[in-house]
Amino acid sequence: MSWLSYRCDRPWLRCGLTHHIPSFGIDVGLLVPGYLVIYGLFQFFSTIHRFGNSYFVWFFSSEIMIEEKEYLFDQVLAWIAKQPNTKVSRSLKAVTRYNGGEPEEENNDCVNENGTFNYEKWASSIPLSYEPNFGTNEFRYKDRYVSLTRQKLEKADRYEFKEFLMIRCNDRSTEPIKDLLAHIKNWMLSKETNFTSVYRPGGADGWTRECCRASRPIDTVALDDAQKANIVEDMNEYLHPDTARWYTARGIPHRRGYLFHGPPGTGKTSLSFSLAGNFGLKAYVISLSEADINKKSKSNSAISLAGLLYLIDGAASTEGRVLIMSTNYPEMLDAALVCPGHIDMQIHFALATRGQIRDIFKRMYTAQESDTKAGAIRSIFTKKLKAACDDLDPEKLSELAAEFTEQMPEDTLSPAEIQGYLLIKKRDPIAAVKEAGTWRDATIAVKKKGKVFTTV
Ligand SMILES: Nc1ncnc2c1ncn2[C@@H]1O[C@H](COP(=O)(O)OP(=O)(O)OP(=O)(O)O)[C@@H](O)[C@H]1O
Repeated sequence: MSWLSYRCDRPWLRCGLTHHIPSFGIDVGLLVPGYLVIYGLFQFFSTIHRFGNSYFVWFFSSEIMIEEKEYLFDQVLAWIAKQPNTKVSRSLKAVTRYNGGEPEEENNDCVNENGTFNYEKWASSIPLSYEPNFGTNEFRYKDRYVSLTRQKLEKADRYEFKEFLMIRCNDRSTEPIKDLLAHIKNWMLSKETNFTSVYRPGGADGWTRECCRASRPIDTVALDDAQKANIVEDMNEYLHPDTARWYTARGIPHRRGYLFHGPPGTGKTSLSFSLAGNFGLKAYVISLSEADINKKSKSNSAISLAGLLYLIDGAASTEGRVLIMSTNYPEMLDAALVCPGHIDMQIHFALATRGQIRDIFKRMYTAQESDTKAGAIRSIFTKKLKAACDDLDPEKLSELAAEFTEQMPEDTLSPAEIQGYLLIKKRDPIAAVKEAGTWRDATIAVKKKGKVFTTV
């Protein structure tokens, strides 16, 4: 071992002593150039590796990108969350949104001895799903390695969490990835519950996803049969790809607009969301009052009436979209909004007819398939509700429905009011019929006075 000696003459440490540092037989003069050579070689090889790798990826692999705003984004993550590979990945994100939001097994702990339900305890037993976190995850699909990179868009700011997915496979063709995406779409279609994504104005690209709600089956909205069939058929024909071609060939903008008008609680919103779910469309919701408020507040995300008109009709408006305007006061709508070209079909939602009242009554007391599935809340509460339905054979149910309907005046109460009353009597259809007259008189009297509340 050799020693390197030097005299300490640093101004803040003037000790005047000679210090000895072991140099291990290395010529100290070579240390710095040696380090520089090693560092240079390292940089050289890592650059070659990087270029080689990206050349390999470019030459031998293909990729498909999916932005967060696409339907597929959630579907791919939902599918990945169910794959066994995801469970062993070391960087995951825990989510609860893909399991229908219910505990998988009975959980009687969420009800105390007095029968009081504790939501927090119930919600804590909802199982978590895991989806890939940011970064790259690999999995096998049809004997092929596929990598999925989840990344944040560079332009997104702190509050806008915009992401994209990049799916890659070692094949010069994108066919294997397309096949995987088709598989994911089929998997999604085979799932029982369909969800409708709901967007509101805001965010960097104009819209922010507000929520994902379970689609309401169209037959649960009580409406005149002919009226309902009319709109469903019209929309079905409009959305067909042949219709899009027909419009394009004739230079007609491929857009369709409906105006739903009528008193509050008659099913306008329910039918709109139900149609969106039925046809697999996303719902982009703007309320006029929201547009007005924004106009006054002059915020960056402001949607003035002019902005709204531009959105539904301007150069940037989407082809193939369905516009539904819903209002209690059609006469107050700006003429520019309801002109032909924006509105192709008007539908009046009236107060409840006898047919609607009967349908609402029957649906309330008909056992549904979902009532009998395993699930904590169902096992505890639905038993009582189910008992109410089980006691009613179809004949008895029809009898009670007719008796109830007879007591209700036509075109006086809204379907929402009828539903509200029956919800209170959901465990006792017989009492619902017996007390219907009293409730009807009280409700009509309150409505005449222009009040909102009634005591049941
Ligand atoms: N025709 C109907 N069939 C079944 N349920 C209905 C119907 N109309 C209203 N309801 C029920 O009443 C409630 C309110 O309905 P909805 O929000 O669709 O009414 P709306 O006409 O959009 O009211 P508003 O004009 O106040 O927005 C919902 O819970 C819905 O289930």
